Amino acid sequence: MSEVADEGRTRRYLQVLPPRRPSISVTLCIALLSQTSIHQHTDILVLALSSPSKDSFGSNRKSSGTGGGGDASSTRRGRNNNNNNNNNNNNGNSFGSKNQRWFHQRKAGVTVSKRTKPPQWEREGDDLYASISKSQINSTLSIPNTWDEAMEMLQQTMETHDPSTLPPTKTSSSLDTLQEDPSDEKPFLWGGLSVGPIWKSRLQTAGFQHPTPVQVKAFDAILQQTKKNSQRRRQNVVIASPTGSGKTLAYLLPFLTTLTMPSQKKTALASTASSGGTVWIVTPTVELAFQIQNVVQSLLPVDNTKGGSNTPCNLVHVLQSSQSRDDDSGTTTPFPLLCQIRDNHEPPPAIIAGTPKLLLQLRKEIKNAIPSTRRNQNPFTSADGGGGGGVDPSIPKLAKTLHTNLEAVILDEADRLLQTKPINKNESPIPMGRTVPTISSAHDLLQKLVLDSSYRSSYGGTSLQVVCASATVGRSLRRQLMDILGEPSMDKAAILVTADLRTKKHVSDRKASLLPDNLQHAYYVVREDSTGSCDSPQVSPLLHGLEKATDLLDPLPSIVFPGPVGVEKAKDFLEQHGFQNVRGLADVGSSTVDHNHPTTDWKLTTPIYVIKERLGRGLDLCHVKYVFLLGVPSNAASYAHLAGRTARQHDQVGTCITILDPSEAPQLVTVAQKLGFTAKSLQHS
Ligand SMILES: Nc1ncnc2c1ncn2[C@@H]1O[C@H](COP(=O)(O)OP(=O)(O)OP(=O)(O)O)[C@@H](O)[C@H]1O
Repeated sequence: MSEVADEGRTRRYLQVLPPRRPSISVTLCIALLSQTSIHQHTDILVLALSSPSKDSFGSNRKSSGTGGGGDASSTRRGRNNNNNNNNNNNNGNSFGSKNQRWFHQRKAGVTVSKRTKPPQWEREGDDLYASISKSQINSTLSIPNTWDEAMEMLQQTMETHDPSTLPPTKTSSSLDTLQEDPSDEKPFLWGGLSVGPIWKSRLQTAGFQHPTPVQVKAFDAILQQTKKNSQRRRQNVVIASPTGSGKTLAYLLPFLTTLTMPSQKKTALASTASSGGTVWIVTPTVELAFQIQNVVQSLLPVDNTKGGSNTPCNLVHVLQSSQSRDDDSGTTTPFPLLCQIRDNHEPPPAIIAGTPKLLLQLRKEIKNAIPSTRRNQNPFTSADGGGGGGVDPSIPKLAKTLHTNLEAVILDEADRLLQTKPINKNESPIPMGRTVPTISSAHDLLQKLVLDSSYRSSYGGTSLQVVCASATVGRSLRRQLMDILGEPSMDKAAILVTADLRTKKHVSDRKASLLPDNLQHAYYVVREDSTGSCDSPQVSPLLHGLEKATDLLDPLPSIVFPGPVGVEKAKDFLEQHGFQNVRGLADVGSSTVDHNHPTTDWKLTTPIYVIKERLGRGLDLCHVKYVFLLGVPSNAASYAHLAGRTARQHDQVGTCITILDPSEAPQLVTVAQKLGFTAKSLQHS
């Protein structure tokens, strides 16, 4: 409740409706209105039933003439105070009222601060998700009927040096690490970042001599605090940077260094019980979660007392699916994930990583495990069982720790997790007043965690920090966050962090920042007669194209994304054609794989990973030099992520080779134009 001096008398305003909780807010509102003692002395300001944008302005315009309400007084304040300092009688609980005031002031001709325009690159980012259907293809590109026509089209459009589409000479690369920083001499600065001497030494021992530009930018942005509802909290951040530019460390490092700050009296190595479950990392695949765990593990000193480098990482727990399993007592547990964490970590891990579905399950287990006395006081209260009776007391204790400690959620590959789609300019992403037909699990998870955090906080707003990272970021991502977090604008939902050329004015600069500059592109067009005589006609010509393409290249570790062919068929084909080192996703994290094995022959030794496109996001196999795409990906964003599985070390070149049917030539040209790259042919026409 806030008190506002207004025209000589004190009015009390009840601000009861954080925008993200309409249903609960309505209940609360009705309860309050029914208490006449409050009603008589208080003007009830009902704010922001839905996301406050266009609609909330509209509804308040209607009510502005009724007097008494907050809207009318805010309009008065706007007129009386002919400057921008007129927000001080708002306690900040309502984003809606600020928006309304801004709108009315602007309408009344008062000079108000301009809304920041979203950057051009963020708006262009949406276009990368647009499906490359026939309607998207430039009308000058007709579908070729023959191999010769396709080759002619590709050579004319992809190999000629059109200065308007070619990237200019780069002044700096997003992949280059910052070097020769004089501040490096200071023992607590790692390339200018104040990580402290312990972390500086750990980073350098792990081979990270200097931070990459995006790591520098993200560090300060993630740690920076903003004031909201008179509470200080860390701001939400969206990191946009090309594949292989070091986003993983960019979002991890701020948390790692603060989790272990000596000033916070937390131990340097293991998380203390009080920091258990502070950060949740959401990844599209379990493999990616393990990869993140490995990055953290590589930064921690080897504990020789516990079996050397094989010691499990106590800072990060990766959730793995497990059925309700028998615990030590032989009974089935309804808390398999909590048991998994308890059994592997003491104290609880500060970071929990997993897929959205597993994290949703963990949240549910936490909810059910918190003892009923506590649950009676919190929103998790439900009629179903769980908690209390017959459960090992360590489980409710762990659940409570994880429930109260959660401070930040990181979404790696956020656009994929939230299933970002291009914005339809004619309608808002989630139409007002309508329920959303389907949302992704990550969207559901984030919504629920934001809601939980609102209930935990004393002032009703969420204190949860959200960090998103991806190589392809469009405006629709921040609009989704705006909706989930119930913020009134994209800038308030999250700030953008990028360290590359995408902020530049020239379109070719912006395009050049979408892919690493050490990534090369090539194509191989399959001939109509490319099916081998001994193969059955069901074998895709793309597979024959793949085999022929390897004949033209040095044998080097590769990833094949089989597209329409499918993983099993592609693997079978390669194995039947003598390739002896064909691997799958399960081999990615395998310690038995020798990454430095000499590759002298495609068929005998060269490792070839065949991986489904959906699972390829974020994979970091540094030794991979070729990416083979069977068929043209459905949109430019997919191409960028798949091609980006190579060229992940800034000093080493990688090549993405698209094997395509002649009829797909216009699609490849369209992708290349959107991403601003040129490609060369592996064949001679
Ligand atoms: N400061 C650094 N110095 C040297 N190498 C680094 C540094 N930071 C990250 N790397 C290395 O760069 C590679 C790519 O890093 P990372 O996987 O974080 O990229 P990414 O930006 O997340 O890529 P993607 O978008 O494909 O997920 C990794 O092998 C990592 O070890």
